[in-house]
Amino acid sequence: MAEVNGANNGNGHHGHGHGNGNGAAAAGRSTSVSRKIESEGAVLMPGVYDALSAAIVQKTGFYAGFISGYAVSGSFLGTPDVGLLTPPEMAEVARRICASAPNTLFIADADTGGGNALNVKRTVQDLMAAGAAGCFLEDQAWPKKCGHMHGKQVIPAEEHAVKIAAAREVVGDRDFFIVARTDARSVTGLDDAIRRANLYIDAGADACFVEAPRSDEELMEICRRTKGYRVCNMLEGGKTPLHTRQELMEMGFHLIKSPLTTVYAAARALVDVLAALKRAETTRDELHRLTTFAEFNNLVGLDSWLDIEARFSVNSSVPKPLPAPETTTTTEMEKAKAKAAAVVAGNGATNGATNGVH
Ligand SMILES: C[C@@](O)(CC(=O)O)C(=O)O
Ligand SMILES: [Mg+2]
Repeated sequence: MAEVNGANNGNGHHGHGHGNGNGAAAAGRSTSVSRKIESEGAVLMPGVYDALSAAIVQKTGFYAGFISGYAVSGSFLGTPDVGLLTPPEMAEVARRICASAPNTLFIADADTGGGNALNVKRTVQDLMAAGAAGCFLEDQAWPKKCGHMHGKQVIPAEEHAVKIAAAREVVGDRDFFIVARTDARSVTGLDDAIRRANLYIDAGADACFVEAPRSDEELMEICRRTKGYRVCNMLEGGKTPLHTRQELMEMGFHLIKSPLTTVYAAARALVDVLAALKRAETTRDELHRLTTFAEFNNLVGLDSWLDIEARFSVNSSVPKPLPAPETTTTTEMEKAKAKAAAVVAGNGATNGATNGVH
């Protein structure tokens, strides 16, 4: 990526987190997130939306994730990201996510904070209590919309700066990372968005996030002209060109989120496999699309629960742990098909309805 080089003022590399060195408000504040940025150069955060997606993100080896308002609105309410999800609902989901993947840092999408400084105070307190490592607060007018949709409005910059200052006061010296997001790019233009981002850093944010830039030139301009840590949003189907973590780090970004990857992947899988089930009225030819029984049990930590059961059971006949996880293989699919065929032919007592994973 030739275009991505040379735009970061030499600060987008390991150990130089604060871009052009002007992040006075954020400078020196050490949090779990900032320490991760300093050690890694740039932190990649897949989106999560429930306890299961969080557990899978952690098991895949990510050390950070983003609790996406868009994805939670879709999964928890079945609604689009247009301001229907409330802050207490988000805090409840965040609590389950943080409990399900305790070794992962999660930054939660707090949308607008739910109102003015008072609402911001409650929202931030709730997210800290839920176990989140930080939150995003954006300057849209309520009801907000996904940053890549049409028809957004922003509140006056000074009003949002006050909300950021309120969040900073609530956090105090606790380990919680504040990202100030501006949606002004599509409303009042890139110059105003950059001015706002810097104002919010001065008000106490640790990082700024100019939402929905439209080209590599805009991404590089944001890195040249903003202070504090910088966030970039890699939203599939959105306005911003997609890049790797390394490319964005070289531009000067520090937190890279991929907020919708998990929910879009899950929705794609469900749409496809349910269409197949509807068509064929069985999944026996579709097992390659599914986790196995054992693989899923592993994802939700069955062994550790069985271990507790074994250690604390008063009953000596505790069940044995299941075998190690397998992925669905052709052989396994063939076994399932053969078993089904035997049943149809009436010559195979299947001894239960398993898929051959035991
Ligand atoms: C990142 C986002 O806020 C979507 C967006 O507005 O860009 C989310 O909720 O995932
Ligand atoms: Mg959002």
